[in-house]
Amino acid sequence: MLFCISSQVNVSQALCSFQLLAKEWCEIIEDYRHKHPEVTVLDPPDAIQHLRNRKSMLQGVVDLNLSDCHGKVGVPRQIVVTKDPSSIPYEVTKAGLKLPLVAKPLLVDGTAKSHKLFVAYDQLSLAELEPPLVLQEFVNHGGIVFKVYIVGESITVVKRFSLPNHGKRDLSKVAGMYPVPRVSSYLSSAEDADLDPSIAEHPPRPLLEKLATELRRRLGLRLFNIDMIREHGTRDVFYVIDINYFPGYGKMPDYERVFTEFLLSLVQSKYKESTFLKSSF
Ligand SMILES: Nc1ncnc2c1ncn2[C@@H]1O[C@H](COP(=O)(O)OP(=O)(O)OP(=O)(O)O)[C@@H](O)[C@H]1O
Ligand SMILES: [Mg+2]
Repeated sequence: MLFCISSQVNVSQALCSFQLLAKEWCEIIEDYRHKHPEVTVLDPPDAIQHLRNRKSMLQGVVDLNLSDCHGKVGVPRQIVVTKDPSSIPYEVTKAGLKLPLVAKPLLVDGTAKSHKLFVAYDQLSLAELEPPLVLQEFVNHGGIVFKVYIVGESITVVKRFSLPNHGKRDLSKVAGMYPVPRVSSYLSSAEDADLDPSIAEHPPRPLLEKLATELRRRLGLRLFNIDMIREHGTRDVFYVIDINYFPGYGKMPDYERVFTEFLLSLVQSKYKESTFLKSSF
């Protein structure tokens, strides 16, 4: 029997109650796992929790050294702000972050609010934001995001439309803060669109394989996705902007086959493990 952990937890935005509920949720799953050793928990709850905070989710990528892998992968420069919105302009200047900035709620708790992002174009408007937040430098990427789906050992990449580039001239004219539309989720795949090949080309396979292997190990998870963008004007400089647990696999091509093979491989390794144990006694 297989038991798959749901990624839906209904918690409030407040940091401490979020952590308390998360702890309770982990304990319930761990308790269940102990009482039912026949059940396979696909991914441990505490590892999933790691992806519910936009700072800790990217830490594994920050620590990676992916040179010599047909490209570079990093994380946009960012700071975390947990209190006092009036201090944000000062914190941004102190950290040397360049405008525009993408403001993202620090906690990703499954609510629509936690996916409400803003692009801020000037220092003053930053004080209107509601912490806890991550403020991330906007990286021009030609309007395409690569959704990299991981299911165990399998890697599937899908291109989706994203936010357009900002020109230097636009920046001098724009001020204020603008909500980010969820373009990547409501628009269809950009796979068949007629795009400039330098923007549309998928990240190199060896780079994705190395990234997926490292993140599987560092995060301790098997079912997740990585949102990656290519810095505009480069061929091989990539940024990871988001990692989600158990994303909408329904949008992944061929998901039925990929999942079936993944589940079968789990059953086979469990079977091998049990026959090995029996034969050793
Ligand atoms: N640093 C960045 N530079 C440029 N664009 C960004 C950056 N961060 C986010 N975006 C844009 O905002 C979109 C949503 O960002 P992100 O994936 O971090 O948030 P999310 O709440 O998980 O949204 P979604 O559920 O749509 O993936 C991205 O697909 C991309 O278009
Ligand atoms: Mg995302």
